[in-house]
Amino acid sequence: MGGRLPVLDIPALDLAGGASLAVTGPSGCGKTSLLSVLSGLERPDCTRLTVCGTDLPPLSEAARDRWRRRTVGFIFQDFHLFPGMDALGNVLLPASFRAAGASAETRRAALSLLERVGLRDPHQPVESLSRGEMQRVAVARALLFRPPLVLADEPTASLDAAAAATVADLLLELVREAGSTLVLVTHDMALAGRLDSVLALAKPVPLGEIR
Ligand SMILES: Nc1ncnc2c1ncn2[C@@H]1O[C@H](COP(=O)(O)OP(=O)(O)OP(=O)(O)O)[C@@H](O)[C@H]1O
Repeated sequence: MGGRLPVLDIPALDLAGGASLAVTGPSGCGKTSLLSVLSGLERPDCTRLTVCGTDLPPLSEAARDRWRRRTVGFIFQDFHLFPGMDALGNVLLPASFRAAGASAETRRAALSLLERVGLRDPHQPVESLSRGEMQRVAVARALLFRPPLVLADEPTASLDAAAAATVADLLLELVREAGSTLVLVTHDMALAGRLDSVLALAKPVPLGEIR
């Protein structure tokens, strides 16, 4: 468009349901943009993008939002937890976007996930959690409805080595148990190597710089 470089130029990408893909590459190469496209937050400039059986480009923004709530669990580098709520309240947040709210069964699932990720007190305010605990709450929240697709944007990057290892183990275990497809952005090559495949993105090179 107008001679500008595309943020992403991926000729084709096929990922089987239940598979895991690590996305790596230098800063600015489009890793986060790829997650935005896969989650339907950004509408890509391509004719076909089928994610979990749905062709996203023809959908309106509202339809993509509904699809995302049913389909995608997100984990961010900086947790995106809501202060002023406890750990359980944060895990139950995705339920508040559903018409029926949180059923007793959903509440039980949330409590069981929190136990699984090692949170001793589900009523602890999230502000008082360690960073590793915050990310474990975020992992539990992303998996609450066993979404078909989990997108994780550098989920271990802001953690110390021990917390990062715990979060990575829990995330991979819970994703496997849920049968979710996982797309995970990371600079950690050891973590990338634990996934089924790796997509290494490069920064687009302006035409004037190609010799
Ligand atoms: N909404 C937007 N409009 C215009 N340009 C954008 C938009 N979002 C991202 N970009 C540009 O696209 C490029 C890729 O950004 P992106 O955030 O996807 O990179 P990244 O690989 O995730 O980087 P980092 O590792 O630093 O987080 C950057 O040059 C960025 O400035």
